Amino acid sequence: MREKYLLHCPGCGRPFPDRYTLDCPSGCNALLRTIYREPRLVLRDLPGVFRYSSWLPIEGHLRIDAGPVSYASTGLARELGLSNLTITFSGYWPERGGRMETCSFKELEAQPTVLRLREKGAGVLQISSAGNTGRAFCQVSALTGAPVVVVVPSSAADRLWTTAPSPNVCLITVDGDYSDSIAFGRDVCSIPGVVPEGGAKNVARRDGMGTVVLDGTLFAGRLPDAYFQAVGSGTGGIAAWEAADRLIADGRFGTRLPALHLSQNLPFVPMVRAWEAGRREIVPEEDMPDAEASIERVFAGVLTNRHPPWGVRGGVYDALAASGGRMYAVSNDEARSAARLFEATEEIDLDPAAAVAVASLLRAAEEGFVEPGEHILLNVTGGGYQRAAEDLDRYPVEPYLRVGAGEAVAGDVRDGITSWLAGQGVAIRA
Ligand SMILES: Cc1ncc(COP(=O)(O)O)c(C=O)c1O
Repeated sequence: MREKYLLHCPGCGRPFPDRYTLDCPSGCNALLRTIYREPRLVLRDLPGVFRYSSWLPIEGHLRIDAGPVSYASTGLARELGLSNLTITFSGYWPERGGRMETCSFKELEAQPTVLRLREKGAGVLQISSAGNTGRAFCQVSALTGAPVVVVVPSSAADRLWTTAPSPNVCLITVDGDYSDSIAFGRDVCSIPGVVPEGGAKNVARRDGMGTVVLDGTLFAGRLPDAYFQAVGSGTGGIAAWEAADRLIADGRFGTRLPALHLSQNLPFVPMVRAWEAGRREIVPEEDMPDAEASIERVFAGVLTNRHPPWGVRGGVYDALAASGGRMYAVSNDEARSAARLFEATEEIDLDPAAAVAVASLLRAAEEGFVEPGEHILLNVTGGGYQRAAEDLDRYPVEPYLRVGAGEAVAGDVRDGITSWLAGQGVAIRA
């Protein structure tokens, strides 16, 4: 093939060129995948995540030095009796080269997504988020000048900050929960020029997250036997599976998919329940009863997605089934004590979601779901907030519009967004 990559639909099997395409043109209910021309992973001499750009759906790169960092654990590994534990850390930890200043792996998604959109000339990105994702996109906007429209529940507005001014962010706060922000964001995309970011459907997002497995595998010199991550949408789990598939096809790193060990935070654990019931569908009454009350009670709020890409072809269920995976329901107490243990043994603070993943590893080691000598990749999806607060400037992102409960994208609200868009003739600085 002449192109660097094509998109491929696992439903109908058709390949086609990318036009910032999120769905199969034939209407299949399947996640599109990228097929890269280079079957062997070729590293580029570029900063951060762009080291892996031969397997990212972009042509150029951004000048941002924020990528995953892998190292061999000694402290936590000794504590758990594991002899081959690789930690791949996404967050702020300058001593180890961790330069994700908003402290989560959502920056791995945001960078290639922003660039892919610019290269395809598709418009202004819209993102709905309850926290880390929105902050990561605001940061990439701050560093590149890319315009973005970010919609968050008003209660999450204080989680939106950057480490440089972000004049090209249109932050809209919505009275209501995450689902209300998603619904409002969808309506914002009816305005010409505004493009939905796409979530799990976005191949740039998934391949960006997949760089964790590329980095951990290159560090260890082989594919891991087991991969641990906490999930809300599960997009990171899908991305890990896809990246491992590519590494198997590369031929140098092993022939077996790592078993995915994915965790959620009690009491909101819809994917764990559906998995244990052997169901491809999430049944709200059974898998997330009292969703609102449960969501209020979890320690790691970013893991509370009510509509994960679970049953879709190529989604989380398929990833778990293909890899012989396992799911864990982790309590708040387990996560808190795992966070303390990690901080004591590895000397960096964790995002609550990463603490859930560490707790699942503790349980797997105790209950024998992994062998002491297995090669394990622990995806520490966020951390270093304390270090970042000490070292870096912090700029709160101020709301451009505050929307009341039930308000529609009409009248003054629509005019407000349209006039913000009119002011954005901004070219992204590469
Ligand atoms: C720090 C952190 N870890 C894990 C997750 C779960 O990621 P996903 O389910 O999208 O793979 C999130 C989602 O926002 C997050 O912010």
